[in-house]
Amino acid sequence: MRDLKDVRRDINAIDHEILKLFLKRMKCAEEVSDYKMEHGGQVLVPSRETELMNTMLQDIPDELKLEYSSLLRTTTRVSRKHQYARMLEAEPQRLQLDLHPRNNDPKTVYYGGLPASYADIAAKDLFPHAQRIPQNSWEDVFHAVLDGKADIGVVPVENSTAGTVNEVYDLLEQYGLYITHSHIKRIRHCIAACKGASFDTIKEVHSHPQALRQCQQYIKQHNLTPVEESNTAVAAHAIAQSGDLTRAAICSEAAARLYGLEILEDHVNDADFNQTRFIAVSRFLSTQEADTRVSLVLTLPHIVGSLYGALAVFADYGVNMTEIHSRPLRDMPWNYCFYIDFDGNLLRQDTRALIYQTMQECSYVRILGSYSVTQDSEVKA
Ligand SMILES: O=C(O)C(=O)C[C@]1(C(=O)O)C=C[C@@H](O)C=C1
Repeated sequence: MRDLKDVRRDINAIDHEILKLFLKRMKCAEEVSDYKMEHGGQVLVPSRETELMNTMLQDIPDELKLEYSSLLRTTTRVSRKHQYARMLEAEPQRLQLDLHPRNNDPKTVYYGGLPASYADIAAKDLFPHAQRIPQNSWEDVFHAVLDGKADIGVVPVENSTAGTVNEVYDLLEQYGLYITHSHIKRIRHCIAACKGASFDTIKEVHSHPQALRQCQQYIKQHNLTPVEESNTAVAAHAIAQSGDLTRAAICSEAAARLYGLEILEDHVNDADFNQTRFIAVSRFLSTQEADTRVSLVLTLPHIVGSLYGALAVFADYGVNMTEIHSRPLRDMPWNYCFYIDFDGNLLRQDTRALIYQTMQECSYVRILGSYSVTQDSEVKA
């Protein structure tokens, strides 16, 4: 057996050889991209990649076929990356984004629920000068923004305990709106009921399903029956109106106070670290220098490795992906779209090249927005 040092010396020498060949191959990719710019043609040519793979695999022992396939797939993928970046630099019009100036000071902001709902509080944090208008549902918020009645809508997208708010993601796609801001709020639920109620009288606890989920253990321990309402502030308001001592609401402290309920216990969420991320949505895709995050939705062909290939492109750009989740496609059973958030800025060349490559190689891509993420002071603490 050879000494490890000797083997590593050989590995170093081989890697230098591979590096020289890699540089040569990238030069070829540049020539190919110049040719395609002049004569037309897609960067991605699946038939050529298959032909190359089949030819090369003939010369590889069986036990290394999969290893070599991975290497060749990575080589052709970075060759494409190099070509896309070069083409976009030479011809920036290849990626046309309909960018609008950011509205950071909207007149009207619509949100779901009633005053003192968490979305209302988030909307106030984001847009302190705007008139905040409550709506019965998230869909009404999307409708008002699409109609132009509202400049901006504020809705929750994700909770650190209960997870993604799927309905909002579905609405984003359905209404074709864009994210302009993102704001994380610490959520401290309280349990509140009418004057005279106590833990001896209350039997039911009313709230939004997400809030009930965030207090699941507490509700079980206190032997309460959860009852779903459209919103936490709606629950508080309804209980105040009913005067019923057998019912309590899970809501914000502000909602309990606004609707004249007494707080039986504060901070009843199961996890101390309970935060919700809200987004502001608008009819227009906008960007500004300070933006740090981009969101997009994409669909992929139903073939082996397509998700891996799409995600690998993000890694190739050294981009930090901050969120990914899938949703089923309504009209195509067992097919999914993927929602992806990543650190980037639509004005930056690398972000633009990444988006360009993704748009060229996925069946469908829509940019959902460019924005920065703010947090309330309690999240920072
Ligand atoms: O041959 C081409 O058309 C290329 O663009 C080169 C190359 C490669 O790197 O081998 C890259 C992308 C294509 O999908 C196929 C092959």
